[in-house]
Amino acid sequence: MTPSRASSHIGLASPGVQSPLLPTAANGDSLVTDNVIRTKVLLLGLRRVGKTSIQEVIFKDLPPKQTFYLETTTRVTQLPVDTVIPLEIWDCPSTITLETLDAPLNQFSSIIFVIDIQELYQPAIAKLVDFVIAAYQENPGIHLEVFVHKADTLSEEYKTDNFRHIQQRVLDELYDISVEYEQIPINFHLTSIYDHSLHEAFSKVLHKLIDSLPFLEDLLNVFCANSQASKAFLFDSASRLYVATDASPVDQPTHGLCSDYLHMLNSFGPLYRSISASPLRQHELPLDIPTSPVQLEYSLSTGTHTPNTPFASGSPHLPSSPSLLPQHISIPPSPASPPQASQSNTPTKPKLKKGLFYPSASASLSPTSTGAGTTLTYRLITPQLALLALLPTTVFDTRRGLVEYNVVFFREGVQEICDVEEEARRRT
Ligand SMILES: Nc1nc2c(ncn2[C@@H]2O[C@H](COP(=O)(O)OP(=O)(O)OP(=O)(O)O)[C@@H](O)[C@H]2O)c(=O)[nH]1
Repeated sequence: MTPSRASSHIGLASPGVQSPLLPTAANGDSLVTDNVIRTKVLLLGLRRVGKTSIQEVIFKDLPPKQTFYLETTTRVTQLPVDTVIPLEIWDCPSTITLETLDAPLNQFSSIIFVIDIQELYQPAIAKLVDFVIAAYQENPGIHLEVFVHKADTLSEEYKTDNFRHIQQRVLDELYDISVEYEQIPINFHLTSIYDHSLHEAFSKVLHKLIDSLPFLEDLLNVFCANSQASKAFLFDSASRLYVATDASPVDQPTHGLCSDYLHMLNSFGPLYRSISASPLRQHELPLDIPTSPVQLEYSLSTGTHTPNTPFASGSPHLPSSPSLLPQHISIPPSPASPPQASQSNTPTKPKLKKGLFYPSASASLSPTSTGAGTTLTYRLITPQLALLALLPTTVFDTRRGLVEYNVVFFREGVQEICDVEEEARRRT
């Protein structure tokens, strides 16, 4: 993998030439706020179907059980989200209609219509069909997504039945209005805030909005081929949406495992601090993140721990599997304060800090005495993005240098793509 690979694929924008990544009015991406052009996503649905919960669970890390206390949305709220592309999620009250929505539908790149899986009645379907037709007429390129939500409330059998039933009802309604409308591409997803289905579905929505997706996928494919990784995901660290993955199929358990691991690292992040160096905060992350771990000692709020010290399991929102706890975590040295040997012996006052990060971590899955297991590795790629990859443990143990080397080139490629995205979306 070479760093020039990404730039040759993505065609770096030259002055005066509109970048191919710049969203155009035709595909609906055109909101300019805080000096960046944001891609807009509209969240619609009837009362209490879970629109706000979806947004809060994904983007504000609200524990699913606390969505119970969310208040009814009474006016349109716009949530800016900074991931590989800048997004703006519009959460609408259930009473919104085509007339009361104070924005033309062609401004949106995607519409997510949330429907309760138990809601087989006419009002939900009728509202969905109205918006689908209006959106399609205004912008045929718009991405129409239906989240058949609260899937956890039904048994497997009823879940599949209702999912199919809702899909069929929508298509029949569209056909009844006009044969032409039956061809409108609509994507249906089964979702619930209580499992990984919501993150997986939203990731798929996000993929359609990222123009540079093929280049990110190329980089992941090359990384997997050169590092013998069986699967690799590029995750948005905060939301845990995967921004891209390699060409091998995504199986739900692997996605769930990576997502849980990231969640665990995010949850424990603020507890760790390096004894030997002052860790940087996320926004201070240098682009040339050190690739080799330099110091592996930590202190937790309760005292000094070694990386292998077991943590209490069963904390809320942490993966229940103890095997997911990190067996190796590294924290980069601060360029300003190089490691000092004496510091590691001095017990420092424990502090909880938000925004600390791990540049790398790994966990061995089903370890065997012969070392023939799989290792789940995490590498911070940019302040927002993280690479999670499954590698054979033998490769991870014996050819670590090669893996680190490939990560460096992967990081450079991703950084170039992000720079082009940022440049294209910056308001001039
Ligand atoms: N079982 C289950 N309940 C959910 C799920 N998602 C949301 N809920 C619950 O649904 C209720 C309504 O959620 P909200 O997010 O407020 O729904 P909303 O569509 O924003 O509601 P309005 O603002 O009134 O339009 C809450 O009690 C949530 O806990 C889910 O996936 N499964």
